[in-house]
Amino acid sequence: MKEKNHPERPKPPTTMFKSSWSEALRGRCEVRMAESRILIGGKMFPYLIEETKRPSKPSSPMGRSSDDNSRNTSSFVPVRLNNNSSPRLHASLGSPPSSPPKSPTPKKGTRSRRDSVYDYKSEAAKKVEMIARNRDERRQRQADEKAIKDQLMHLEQHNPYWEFEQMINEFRNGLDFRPLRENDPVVENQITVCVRKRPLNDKEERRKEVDVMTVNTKNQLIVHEPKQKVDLTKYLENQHFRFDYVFDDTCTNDIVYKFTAKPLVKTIFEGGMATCFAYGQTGSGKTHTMGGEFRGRQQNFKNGIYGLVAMDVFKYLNHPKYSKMNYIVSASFFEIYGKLVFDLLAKKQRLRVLEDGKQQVQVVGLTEKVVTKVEDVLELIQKGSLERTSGQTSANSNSSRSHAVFQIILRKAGSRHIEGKFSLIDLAGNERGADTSKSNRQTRIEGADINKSLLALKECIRALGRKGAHLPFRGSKLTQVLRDSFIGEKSRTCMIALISPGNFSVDHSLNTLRYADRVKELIATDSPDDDLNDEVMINDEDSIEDFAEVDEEMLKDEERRLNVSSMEWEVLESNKHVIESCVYFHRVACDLYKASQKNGFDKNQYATNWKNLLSEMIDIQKEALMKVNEFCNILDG
Ligand SMILES: Nc1ncnc2c1ncn2[C@@H]1O[C@H](COP(=O)(O)OP(=O)(O)OP(=O)(O)O)[C@@H](O)[C@H]1O
Repeated sequence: MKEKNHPERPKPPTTMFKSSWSEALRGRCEVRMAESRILIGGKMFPYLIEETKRPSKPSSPMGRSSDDNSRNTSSFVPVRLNNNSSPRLHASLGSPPSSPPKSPTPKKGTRSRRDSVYDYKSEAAKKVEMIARNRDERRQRQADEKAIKDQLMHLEQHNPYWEFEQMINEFRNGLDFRPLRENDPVVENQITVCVRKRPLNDKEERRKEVDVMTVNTKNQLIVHEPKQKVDLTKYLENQHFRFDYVFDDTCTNDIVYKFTAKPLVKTIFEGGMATCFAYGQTGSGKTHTMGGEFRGRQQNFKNGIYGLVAMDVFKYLNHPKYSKMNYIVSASFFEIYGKLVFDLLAKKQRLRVLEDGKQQVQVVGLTEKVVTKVEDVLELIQKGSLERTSGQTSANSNSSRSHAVFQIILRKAGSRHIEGKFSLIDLAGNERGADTSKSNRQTRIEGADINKSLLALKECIRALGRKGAHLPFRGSKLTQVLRDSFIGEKSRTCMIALISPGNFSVDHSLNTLRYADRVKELIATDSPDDDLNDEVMINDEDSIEDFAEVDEEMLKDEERRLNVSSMEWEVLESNKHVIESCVYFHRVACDLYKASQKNGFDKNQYATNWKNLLSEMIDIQKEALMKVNEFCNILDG
């Protein structure tokens, strides 16, 4: 029987089909084939009908006895004919039966073989249909599962973090989003702590990083920390933070400014000091926020907080209430790198910081340029910014290891007394502060200096919030030069914590948020003390000669205090970490134990996981013990 002689058989759909067919043609078996179509679920399915002489007493492939087929001498075993031809077909094609079956010749007047197939359908064919249907469904299911698996593998190749992304999307679907709107009211705080999340950048997009920060309301942020259990199950640890404002990745510099530094401008016209810090990891958007948006390598200084403050200062100056006050505005721009201070408006000339007996601090020789219009300020910002970044490569950025301080100072004409001062600080990358245990000596020293200055800064803001608390300004050059910003009832501070949204940065972002949270937490819980300390007022008649390098003993004392407070913080953090990990360890240990109670559990995997879990527990506890020992030593003096 040749393929072309068979009028009803459709064209073979695939090569596989062809090869099965050609094998049959080669006469490797004597199986007589006929093709029929069986209607299943309203569809026509091509079947090969294998016509064989039944042996005396075998059971049929459907488990029926040959007696059931007694109406016919031959039985028709439908075999699905498609590119996935069943093993049965291959088996029957491959192994010829011992006695070749005879072809039934339809007699005149008798029903055709085709008719007999449909007749037969009454019982056997129904079962066959059912089996075929089940098999089709099973195959469809398998094909669907494979398609999903292929799709997931494809996804995994293109996005290794797709599972986390999916979990985060699901989480977000259940949230009610009410982000900050431009017209929301601005709350006037003495200390404002807010967070800004920038969009994923090109590099993060290329690495297929997942955005793990959700800003759901104007003051709330959720960090989805990707985690993996010992048994490799992925899960998210969702941590909630609350601040005065949280700016999502769609917020512009103008909006950030409106809620952060703008309300502080009037402070300097009312005899107070205003300070605005940008705090965060390298690349999180500190310079973008403070200096202005980047267009390629060009920075638009007009829309950074420095420039926006300058514009508002001049608006205030022109206001009838202040225009008659004869204010002179000047600006300075300097950089603090470790214990060194450099003038960014005088070719990075090194400057000395001196303190007099009344704790007044002076940066000797700092350039202070008088400005009469916004353009003058923008020019100075540009000059200082270029000076700061010149000679740097992006891979080895000094700017991320130094603090930049831009100040706008208000004096009355003819007087040296400072009426008000707005300090805007682009802080060093906070991850540099954590860099104290690795790298070379220089990096370690830099890291320790940054760490110390950030801790001192936190303590000083805390002191400002507590009124009358000891001000540990000598703890770092940064807090030393900003001393007058942390004193006085009228002083106001704003901290903008910047975070990168990607999963690679989650540890650094959490550090940033915890630091900011701590500043806010202290403000929220510490009740203000009404007994204000008698602050030392800046005496503009003091001359430079009265200033001297700070006494070594005083510095040591300050350093010790700072060490205690920094160590206390670390110990408390490690305590928190041990609590959190105990919860986690308990859960995983229970899971492991439960799994071990099941039959046939994998002993090797169990042993490895249990060992890893115990080592992890021990490491965390050892570290906590080390910290608390160190703390005890410091406390013992
Ligand atoms: N909100 C934002 N929207 C769009 N792009 C941003 C945003 N914030 C930062 N960027 C971009 O991210 C990159 C890094 O930002 P930026 O230089 O401000 O970081 P940084 O925290 O100042 O880093 P460093 O500490 O190294 O100076 C820049 O290319 C900047 O344009």
